[in-house]
Amino acid sequence: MSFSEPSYKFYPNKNATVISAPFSGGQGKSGVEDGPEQLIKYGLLKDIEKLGWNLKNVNPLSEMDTDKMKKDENDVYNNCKRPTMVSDCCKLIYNEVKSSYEKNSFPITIGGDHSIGMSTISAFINTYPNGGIVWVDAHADINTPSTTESGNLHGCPVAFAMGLDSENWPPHFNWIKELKTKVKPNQITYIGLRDVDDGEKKLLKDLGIKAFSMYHVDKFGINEVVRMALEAVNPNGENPIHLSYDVDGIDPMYAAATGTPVRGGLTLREGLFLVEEIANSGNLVGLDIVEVNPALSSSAQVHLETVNTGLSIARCAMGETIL
Ligand SMILES: NC(=[NH2+])NCCC[C@H](N)C(=O)O
Ligand SMILES: [Mn+2]
Ligand SMILES: [Mn+2]
Repeated sequence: MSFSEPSYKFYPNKNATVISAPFSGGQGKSGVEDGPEQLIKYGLLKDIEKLGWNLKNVNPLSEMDTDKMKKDENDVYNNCKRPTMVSDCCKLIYNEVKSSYEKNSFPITIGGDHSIGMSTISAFINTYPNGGIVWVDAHADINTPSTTESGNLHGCPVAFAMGLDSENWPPHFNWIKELKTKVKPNQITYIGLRDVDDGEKKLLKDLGIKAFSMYHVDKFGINEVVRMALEAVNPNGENPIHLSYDVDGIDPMYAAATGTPVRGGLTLREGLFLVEEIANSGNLVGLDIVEVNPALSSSAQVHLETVNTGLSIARCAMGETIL
C-alpha cells in the first residue's frame, strides 16, 4: 500500500500557532493548567516542526493571575462557577485563536480544561461560517446554565458557542452573545460519547445534532463513524473542519490523567485513526487538545501515557503518517 502525506488546503505556507491555555477555571480540580507546559516539555513543538510546520507559541493568559482568580469564592452566578474567570480568560483565548485564523496560521490550542472550547469553536465559526466541528469526548459539553448539574463551565462550552439558553447566561458572557455567528446544530458532530447528562440528551435530540457514541463506534467501526461524522458537518467535502479533542474521549487505559475519566472509551488506535482520517481530508484548519491533567497521574507511567496520547493526537493532526 502506498500512502501520501495529508495536504492542508487552507495552509499552503504551513504556518501554525500553538496557543497555550493554562487554564483550570471551568472545573474544580487543579493541575489541568499544567497541561500545556507538560506537552511542550515532552516535545510538542519539535514534533510539529519536524512535520514541516513553521511554528509560533503564544500564551494569551500570561498576564492573568489565574491562581488568585480560581480562589475567589464570590465568583459565582446562579449555578455557574467562576463565570468571571472563565469569561475573562476565554475572551483572551478567543482573540488569539481568531487572530491566528486571520493570519492563515493553523491554531493548535492546548488546555487547560474544555471550557476554552467556547473560544476556539466560536473563533472558528466566525472565521468560516460554513465550517464543521468534530468534538471528540466522553461528554457532550452542551449543558446550559439552566441544565448544568455540576455548575462547572467545562461542561457547557458547546451551549455557549451555539447561543443556547442565552436568557439565562451570566452577563459575563455577553461578548459571546454579541458575536456575529453561532454554531448551528448541523455544524457540530460528536465522536466517543458515553457520559451524557439527561438535559444534554434532550438537547442533542431536540436540536437534531448527529452524535456518535461508543455504541456507534462498536456497531459500525471507527472508519464508518468518521465517514458519517464528516458527512454530517461537511456534506460537500469542501468546508474547513475544526477538531476539538478532549483526551477523555480515549479510554483511561491510555489517558487516565484527566479530570473526568469514563471507562469504555476509544482505543488509542481508534482515537488516532479518526484524527488521521480528518487530516487526510485536507480540510482540517484548527485543533484543540484539552483536559490533560498531569497532577492526576497515579504513577510516572500514567503521566507519560497521557502526555504521549496528547502528543500523538497533535502529530496525527499535523500530518504524521505511519508509513
Ligand atoms: N470537558 C469535560 N471533561 N467535561 C465534563 C463534563 C461533565 C458533566 N457533564 C458536567 O457538566 O459537569
Ligand atoms: Mn470530557
Ligand atoms: Mn470535554
